[in-house]
Amino acid sequence: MTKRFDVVGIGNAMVDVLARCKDDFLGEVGVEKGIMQLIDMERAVDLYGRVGPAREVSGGSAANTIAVVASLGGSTAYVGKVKDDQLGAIFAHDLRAQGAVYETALATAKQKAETGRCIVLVTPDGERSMNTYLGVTEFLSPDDIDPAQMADAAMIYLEGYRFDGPESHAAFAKAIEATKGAGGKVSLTLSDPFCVERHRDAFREMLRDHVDLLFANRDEICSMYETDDFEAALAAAAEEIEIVACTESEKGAHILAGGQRWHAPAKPVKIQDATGAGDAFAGAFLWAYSKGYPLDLCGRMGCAAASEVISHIGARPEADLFEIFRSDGLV
Ligand SMILES: Nc1ncnc2c1ncn2[C@@H]1O[C@H](COP(=O)(O)OP(=O)(O)OP(=O)(O)O)[C@@H](O)[C@H]1O
Ligand SMILES: O=C(O)C(=O)C[C@H](O)[C@H](O)CO
Repeated sequence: MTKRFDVVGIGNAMVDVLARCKDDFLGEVGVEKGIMQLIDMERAVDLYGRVGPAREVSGGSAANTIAVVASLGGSTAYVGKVKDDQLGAIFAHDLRAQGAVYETALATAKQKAETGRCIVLVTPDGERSMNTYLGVTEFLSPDDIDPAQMADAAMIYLEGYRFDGPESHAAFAKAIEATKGAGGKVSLTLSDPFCVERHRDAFREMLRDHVDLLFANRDEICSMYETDDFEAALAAAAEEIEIVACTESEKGAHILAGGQRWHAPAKPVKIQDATGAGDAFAGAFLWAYSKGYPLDLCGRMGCAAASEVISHIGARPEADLFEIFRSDGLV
């Protein structure tokens, strides 16, 4: 049966505030390198006051992924909450302008917080250290999930970060039920190793019972299966999930499915800002998968898209990804 949407994503809606800094600065402001830390508004204001010149660019992990699918011509929708404020307007504009359907109700006046933002500190090696003020995106609830939209999705894409919220688990459960009930598939990204630490039990249940396609990076999958042995973690994931797509930074990505395994090499690039590498990988992979490309090509397109995104500041693609795939001989 043909579905209206190739992919519907659900996640934390936010705008990135990206600033370059030296490694020493991370220590001075108490930021741990390479991970995502949750912060409150007071800390967001303080940190913002201490960083150098910054750029605001729409972000949100699943939203970045959906933007990539949409940029490739895929049919997409996104669910994530913003407020009727300046950052909320920027976020909504950029997603819709990219071609995604975005209809989530704005936060109400009672929900006393602002649109989420992520202060991203980018060190000279291109690594990104993220400091997330969730704001109203935390209030995403089952009421925001339209079962008809989920039923019209060939695949839904759930963001692990969104597990940090009181009603998000119920929202995800509602989305999964509607999608699977209509014969659609479920994909999940583990998002961050510390996010896995916080929600390991919930992730475990979801992987075992619902997830058809898993996205993770090396640290996340090792954290998920509580091992330092990457190969053991990959094997454990492949045992319970139909398709596993695991990235490994400059070593590319590993795809495991049906007892087979492929390696997609990373595409060499001068890395400017690693923000959104995994998001772009997932977006291109999901697009290629939805168009029926073999899994090894899905992985290669994922790496090519990630390479484009990390070649500049900001987590959304700036070049025509389809043209890149064409010139790389992938499509
Ligand atoms: N130094 C690099 N050189 C080339 N490609 C890279 C490099 N780092 C990352 N990539 C590309 O990005 C993909 C995802 O990288 P990684 O495993 O670091 O994901 P991630 O940690 O989830 O990213 P992020 O959380 O920043 O979005 C890799 O599979 C690879 O294709
Ligand atoms: O912290 C979150 O929930 C995020 O989604 C952070 C994103 O990875 C960040 O906005 C990247 O664009």
